[in-house]
Amino acid sequence: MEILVEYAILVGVQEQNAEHFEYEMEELKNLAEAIEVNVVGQVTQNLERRNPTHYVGKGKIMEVKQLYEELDANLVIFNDELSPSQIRNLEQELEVKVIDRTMLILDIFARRARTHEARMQVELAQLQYTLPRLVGLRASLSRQGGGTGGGLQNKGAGETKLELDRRKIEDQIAKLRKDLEQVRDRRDTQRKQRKKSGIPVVSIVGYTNAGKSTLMNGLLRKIDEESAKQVYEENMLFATLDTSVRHLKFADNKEFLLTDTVGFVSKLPHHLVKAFRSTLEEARGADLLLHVVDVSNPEYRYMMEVTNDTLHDVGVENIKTVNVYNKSDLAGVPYPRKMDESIWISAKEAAGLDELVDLIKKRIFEQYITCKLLIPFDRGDVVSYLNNKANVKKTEYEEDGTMMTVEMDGSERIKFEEFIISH
Ligand SMILES: Nc1nc2c(ncn2[C@@H]2O[C@H](COP(=O)(O)OP(=O)(O)OP(=O)(O)O)[C@@H](O)[C@H]2O)c(=O)[nH]1
Repeated sequence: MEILVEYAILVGVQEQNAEHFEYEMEELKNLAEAIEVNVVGQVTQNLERRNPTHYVGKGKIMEVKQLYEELDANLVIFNDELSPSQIRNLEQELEVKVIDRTMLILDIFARRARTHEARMQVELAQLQYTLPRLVGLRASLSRQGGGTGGGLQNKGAGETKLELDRRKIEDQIAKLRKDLEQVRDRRDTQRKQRKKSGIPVVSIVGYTNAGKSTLMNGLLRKIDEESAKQVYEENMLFATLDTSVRHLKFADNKEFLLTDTVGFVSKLPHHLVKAFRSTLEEARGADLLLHVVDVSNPEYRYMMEVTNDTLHDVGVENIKTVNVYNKSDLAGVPYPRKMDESIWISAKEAAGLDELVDLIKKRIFEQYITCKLLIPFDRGDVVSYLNNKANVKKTEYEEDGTMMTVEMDGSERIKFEEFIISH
């Protein structure tokens, strides 16, 4: 479903009580530009509710038609998901290629997907979206002179072709579902293994373009300048479509796993939330969420709301969260600055990363305790275990054994009970 058109008009309906309409239209423009479509005009309408047959009112359609003729546009993008009949009707009235917000987002996702899993997820979402809209879209695609439609020479041949296309799509959907189910099982197993390792998991979540990849890279660079692998980071929407898991181990032997997830966007089509479920579910197993926010964006509170709602939809709930207010350098707010559950940083300038790591450690190692142990000399195994696994603050050699002051996970205490002399 590659969109090859270049000059577009945006059309949006502001329903009563819609609060973030202007921002949504701005975002739609950014989404279009993300696939190199030039937005040359915009038509909006206030309506009690969107028109069920034509999305906008009849009169507005003429306005749209006039405008794209005047501006020589060749694509009309609608701010909401259109029903199959709306697409068909608009196609007929406008005689120009019509797409909606969902198709646009799907197209961006398709371009950005890099792993096999992400590609399968996008393809599934695209096919599920296409199936009920096959008639309208075929007209649209053949108008483009390409795509799956071909020319509909006569009704009979057209219908047979349509039926064939439908069957092919249904088969492919079934196959993708099965393959993705397997991937999901594999992920489940991996998540369980991680849980077993006892290493806490920290998941980065947040709106698209908030700076998640930049933050992940910044943290990795801090840990190990040499081996930090670059996560894809770019000023384009949805650069991140796949989760990646990194292991961070600090000088004090504290360690955690850091995972990155896909970015969220307002009106994320439900096919996509569903399709990316397994990626988003990664956050479900987390011990701590870092909710990255572009605090320089005037709509950042709304973006936080959208992210939280989407997480709620996939069952990510009741997980301790740190709000990471990123891009503070552009927001004119003091930074770095931290509170118990919030921190203001600039991932780009690597400002506030030490403070963030401290905050993460404080939140995920809350149950850590410090105690003093006396370990007999014939238990070198215990000394080496603690040196590897715990934060050893002091080691002294006494007559009857090694005295260690150690910070460790409270749940480990039971293992060393016999050696503990104070805590
Ligand atoms: N000024 C400034 N720019 C930043 C900061 N952090 C990230 N950026 C820029 O913001 C853009 C998006 O950053 P990414 O790290 O790709 O954002 P993301 O959240 O991973 O994006 P998606 O993959 O779309 O979900 C890039 O151009 C970054 O250089 C920051 O603290 N300050």
